[in-house]
Amino acid sequence: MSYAVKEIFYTLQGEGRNAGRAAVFCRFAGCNLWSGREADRATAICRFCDTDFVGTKGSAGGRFATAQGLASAVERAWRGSVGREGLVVLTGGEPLLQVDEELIQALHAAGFEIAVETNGTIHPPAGIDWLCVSPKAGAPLAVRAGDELKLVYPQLNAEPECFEGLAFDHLLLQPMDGPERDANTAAAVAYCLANPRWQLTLQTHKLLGIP
Ligand SMILES: C[S@@+](CC[C@H](N)C(=O)[O-])C[C@H]1O[C@@H](n2cnc3c(N)ncnc32)[C@H](O)[C@@H]1O
Ligand SMILES: Nc1nc2[nH]cc(C(=O)O)c2c(=O)[nH]1
Ligand code: SF4
Ligand SMILES: [Mg+2]
Repeated sequence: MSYAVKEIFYTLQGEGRNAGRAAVFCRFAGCNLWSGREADRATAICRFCDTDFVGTKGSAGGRFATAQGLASAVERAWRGSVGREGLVVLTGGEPLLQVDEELIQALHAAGFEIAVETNGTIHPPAGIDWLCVSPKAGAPLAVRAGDELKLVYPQLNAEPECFEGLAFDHLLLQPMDGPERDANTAAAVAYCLANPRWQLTLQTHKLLGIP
């Protein structure tokens, strides 16, 4: 398997239960719910995406012919000594279009704990250490268990109650960024206050002005 990667960068995980942890982000190119072209946004299944995942020309991006080659690029981006503390976040685009067991094994062999950010439409390979599923209205949810379910809020036809019966350890609401971000944040705060099973998560990297 070869891998098309938009960019690889070192920053703090901004979202979810791991917010604040240093991590290498590996952003895979391509998604099954949007082409990534602005001209297609209005007709895409997922229309609120905040990310450029098109192509392989971002920082440290490229086409990697082998899992070992990609794992080495992730290792080069990690600033600490690789050991138990190394964290890599596989994201995109939709990472599960490309992530396979061979890559999981290569990243583990390099000493990384592996987190994945997925839209939940594709079953993950074995061995992922932290699975974050972020369901999208209009996209059938195939992954119904994991570590955290991070729902972008609000989404018509993807209300939080739809997901409460699933097997996730943590239920999180993330205000939808865009022109209505402040109103969406207020609505998410109100929802969590009224429904304490749900916890607020903010995109703290945006507040901090870091990648
Ligand atoms: C760019 S996505 C890539 C991973 C995967 N395709 C997914 O959707 O989970 C990374 C995270 O950003 C979230 N996200 C995307 N656009 C957002 C927005 N406008 N506001 C808040 N969160 C957003 C996604 O729901 C997901 O949790
Ligand atoms: N700092 C930071 N944290 C993140 N958590 C999830 C992200 C993503 O785009 O998947 C992301 C991102 O793009 N940057
Ligand atoms: S599924 Fe994820 S990467 Fe794809 S368009 Fe939606 S938010 Fe963006
Ligand atoms: Mg992001």
